[in-house]
Amino acid sequence: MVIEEIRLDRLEMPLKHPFETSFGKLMKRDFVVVSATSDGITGYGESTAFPLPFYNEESTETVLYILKELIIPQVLKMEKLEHPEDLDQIFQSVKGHRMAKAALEGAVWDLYCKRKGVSLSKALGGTKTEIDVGVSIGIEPTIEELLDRVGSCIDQGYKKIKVKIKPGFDVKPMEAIRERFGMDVPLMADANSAYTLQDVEILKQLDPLKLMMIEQPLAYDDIIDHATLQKELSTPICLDESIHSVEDARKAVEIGATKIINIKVGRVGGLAEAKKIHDYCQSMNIPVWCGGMLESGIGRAHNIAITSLSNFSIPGDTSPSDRYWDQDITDPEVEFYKPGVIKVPEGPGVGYGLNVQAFHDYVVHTDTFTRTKTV
Ligand SMILES: O=C(O)CCC(=O)c1ccccc1C(=O)O
Ligand SMILES: [Mg+2]
Repeated sequence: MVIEEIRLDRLEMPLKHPFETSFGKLMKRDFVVVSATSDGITGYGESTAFPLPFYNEESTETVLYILKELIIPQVLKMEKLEHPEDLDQIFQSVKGHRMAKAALEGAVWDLYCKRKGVSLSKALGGTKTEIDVGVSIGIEPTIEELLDRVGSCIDQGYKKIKVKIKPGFDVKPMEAIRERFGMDVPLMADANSAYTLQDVEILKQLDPLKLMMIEQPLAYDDIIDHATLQKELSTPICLDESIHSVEDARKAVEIGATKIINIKVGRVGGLAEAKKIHDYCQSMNIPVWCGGMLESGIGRAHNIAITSLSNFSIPGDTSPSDRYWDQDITDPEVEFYKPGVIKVPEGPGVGYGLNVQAFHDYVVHTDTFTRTKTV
C-alpha cells in the first residue's frame, strides 16, 4: 500500500475525575491522534505521551516534533509498505521516541487490517474473544475516599484493583483495603518509581498483604536495584517504566528484576514490539498484562486487540470509556458486556469507529501531510 496522507490532530479531553500518581496530578488528557489514509481508507493511532515528561522522557511536543520532522516525511516517500513492520527501517533512524513511533505504527496497523478486512486482534495472533479488565485507582485525598472508590470498583466487577502509592501513602491505605474488603480481592500497588533501596523496610511491610504484585517501585530507568529488591520481598515485582523492548525484558527477567511485565504499546514503540515481549515472556513463563495511559477509545481499542493474545493472563488497566470520559471519541464507546469483561471486536481494524462529532469537539490543532506526487 501507499500512504497518501497523514494527519496529526492534537486533542484535549477533560478527565471526569483528576488522576493523581506519585509524579503528579492530571486534570485533562492532551494527546495526539494520528490518521493514515490510503485508497480512501483511514487507520487511527493514539500517542500515549503526557504533556510533560514526568512518566518517561517523551511529551506531547516531542511526539509532534519527531513525527512531523523525522518520521512522516520518510513514510510519505516509501514506495512499498506491505506490512506495518516495514516501518522498522524508518524507525531505526531515530533512537528512542517510542511513543511517537507507536502512534504512527498503530494507525498503520489499523489501516493495514481494514484494507485486508481482518480484525487487529486476528492480525496480531490474538486468540481470546473477550478480555478480563482491572482498574487503576489514583492517589485519593484520604483513605476513606480511597476505600469508597475501591468498593465501587469491586461492585462494578473489575477483576483487578490497582492502587497508586507513594511515600507517606502506602502501607496504611493498602492495609485499610485488606481490612475492609478481605484477602480475596485481586489487589496490587503501583509506585511509579517513588522509592529507593533505602525504603526496603517500608516495602517489606506490604508482604503480609499478599498483593498480586508491586509495580515499578524503584527508578524509571533501573533494573539492577529492582533485582536486589526482589530478593528482599515476597511480593512479586512487575516492571512498567523500565521496559522499552524485548531486549530490556530479557535482561530484566534474566537478572531477576521482574516476575511479571506490564506491557504498554506506546512505551515499547508499538504493537510489533509489544507482541515480541509477549512471546518472549510466554516462553519464560512470565505472565504479562496490558497497562493503560488514560487513553481515549482509540488507544483503548488497540490495547484490547493486543490483550487478546494468550499470555496476557492477568487483567489489564483497559477499563471502559466511562471510567475516564463523559464522552469518548469512538462509536461505540468501550463498554463492559458483562461486569469486568470486554468483548474483543471482530470487525476490520481496531473494530471501533470514530465518533466524528465528539472527535472534532476535542481537537485543538491539526496538521496535514500529503505525499508529493511522483511522475
Ligand atoms: O489508563 C489507565 O487506567 C492506567 C492508569 C495508570 O496506572 C497510569 C496512568 C498514568 C501514568 C502511568 C500509569 C501507570 O500505569 O503507571
Ligand atoms: Mg505503572
